[in-house]
Amino acid sequence: MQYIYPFTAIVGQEKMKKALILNAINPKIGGVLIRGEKGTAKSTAVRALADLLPEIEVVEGCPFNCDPNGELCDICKEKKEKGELKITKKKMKVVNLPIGATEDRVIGTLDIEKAIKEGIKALEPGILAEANRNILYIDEVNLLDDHIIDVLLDAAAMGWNIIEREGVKIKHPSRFILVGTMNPEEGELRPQILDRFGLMVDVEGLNNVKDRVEVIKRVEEFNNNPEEFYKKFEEEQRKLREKIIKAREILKDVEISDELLEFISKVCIELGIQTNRADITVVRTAKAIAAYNGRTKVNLDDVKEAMELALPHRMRRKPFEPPQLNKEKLEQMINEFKEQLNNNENKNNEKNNEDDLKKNMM
Ligand SMILES: Nc1ncnc2c1ncn2[C@@H]1O[C@H](COP(=O)(O)OP(=O)(O)OP(=O)(O)O)[C@@H](O)[C@H]1O
Repeated sequence: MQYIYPFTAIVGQEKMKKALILNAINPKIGGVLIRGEKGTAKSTAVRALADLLPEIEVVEGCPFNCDPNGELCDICKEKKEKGELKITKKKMKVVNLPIGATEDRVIGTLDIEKAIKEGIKALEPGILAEANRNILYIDEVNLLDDHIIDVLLDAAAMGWNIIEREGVKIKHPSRFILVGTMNPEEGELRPQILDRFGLMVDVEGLNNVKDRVEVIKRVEEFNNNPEEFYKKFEEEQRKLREKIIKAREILKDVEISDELLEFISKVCIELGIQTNRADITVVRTAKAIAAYNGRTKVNLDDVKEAMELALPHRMRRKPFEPPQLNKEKLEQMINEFKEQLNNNENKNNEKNNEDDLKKNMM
């Protein structure tokens, strides 16, 4: 058995861990872009997340990991009609996208001559097939060919990939948790691409001696005896896994008030954010945060946390400036909103008191 460094053994880096967990609760948040220095546990956290998450049910033998209870590829659809669909379970995995990947490697290919003779054996699934219902990890996404990024992000947005050659088409679901990493010193991403990542976090190296020493000790302990180390964190891992499963279950019941929706849109407008993806992602993220905390009602703190993850990379900025959230402005708007809520509550209380008084006088 191969042991993966446990997610709960990662020291600090709370924001990165939270962003990953929220995407695991709702992959429709649209992934996370992790900006930061080398050696700050980015890839460790992603591998650890895949290992932490529960196994997924897949159609046996399906190259696209189709969900037997969800959307099916053309091949599985046929199998289902014939009653030949078998179910098995698989661990989630991290699929790496190499920097030099070609379009064919990403989308997949069909050998037409072979297709005529041998049918489906002619299919060469691409990275999007492998990534379906897994985690797609793009290290140094800012160095990736623009065209490949577009192809990837389009598939991610539609949730489908089409492999097409000379009129022969195979369509398969392509839903994954997208994680991109980049070192800003090696160049920024275009705003259009930044906007397609649901969340963004900046990771910095740990600046505290105690934390750094803890990292050394843990990594050494893990390397010397992974099995023992794993056992030590087993209980914490189990608790976190169950918290995520519970959050996934209640996510569909999570509600957000119209007042909070208006507040989100107002903040986006006030911060000069044009893209509607900002508002949508804030809402999805805030709902996932509420679900993670076991609640079915979004509150203002959830919204604030969601904004800190979903807005910085969508702020308008000058060329070569790093993406940053105007925190003072956000804080000021939150305070104004709280005041407005208090006023509304006072007015409601006054009205209720007046109504009670009238009733008593009748
Ligand atoms: N906060 C942390 N907690 C535990 N281990 C850490 C932490 N930060 C770094 N490490 C350890 O440091 C090493 C490097 O981490 P990792 O490979 O995840 O870095 P990275 O951010 O993905 O960098 P790169 O881009 O170079 O791959 C690993 O052994 C990892 O376990």
